[in-house]
Amino acid sequence: MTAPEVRRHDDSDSLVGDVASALLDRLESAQARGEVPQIGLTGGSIAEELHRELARRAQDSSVDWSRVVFWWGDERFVPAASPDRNARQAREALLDHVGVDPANVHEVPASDQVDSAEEAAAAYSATLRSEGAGFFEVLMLGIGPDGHCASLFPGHPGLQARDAIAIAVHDSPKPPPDRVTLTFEAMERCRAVWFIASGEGKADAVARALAPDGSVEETPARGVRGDETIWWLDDPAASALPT
Ligand SMILES: O=C(O)C(O)[C@@H](O)[C@H](O)[C@H](O)COP(=O)(O)O
Repeated sequence: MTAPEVRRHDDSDSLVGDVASALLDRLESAQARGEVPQIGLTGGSIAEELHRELARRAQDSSVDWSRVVFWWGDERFVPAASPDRNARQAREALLDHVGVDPANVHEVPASDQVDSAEEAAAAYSATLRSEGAGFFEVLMLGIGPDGHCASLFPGHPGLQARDAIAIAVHDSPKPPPDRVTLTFEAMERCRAVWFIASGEGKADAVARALAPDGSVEETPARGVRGDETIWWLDDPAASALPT
């Protein structure tokens, strides 16, 4: 595990463009090695822009999207067709446009498919255990102004989860209140964790996440490290970092 690396960009367009290029390179390299890379998608506004950019560039890249396996770092526990679903957003912006193999898209069960977020978390964990045997090539994560990532929120019991891959979250301060999230332990198994943050509203959370001292209880994003951890930031999101 290496120290987190920060990559700064002038604005959100260049940020999204660079993350898209880096992700496509990484998928191409993994496929060139004969692997079927697994990636973890996230929800949120910058993720949506990234998904659209990836779809725009799909034609020009040599990534074989039918040989990429998709997971989510977290999901909102709402009906499958709800616009709040991270999976629906990713399907509309990316997956519906790039020729994925439906068998390689692993959504967290929705609230009209199972009875509870606990049941969804258990089913998602079981699928990850049986099908996600390898490591995620890249897990992408956003960060909230409060320092949350995936659906691990400051002061929430999920931060203490041990021996679990995915857990249910209730009373989320960011709506909707019921969610499913990967645990810190699961996220640590990723080859690369990429945080993507844009805008001044994220500046304090980013600075707290990268400060030499601080608590995971207060800033959950401090608790996630892959073999490689990169913070992709635009200048406003990086504006509270020491120069
Ligand atoms: O389902 C979600 O809401 C998330 O996965 C969440 O962790 C998100 O990535 C951040 O809150 C950043 O979201 P924004 O980019 O919209 O601020």
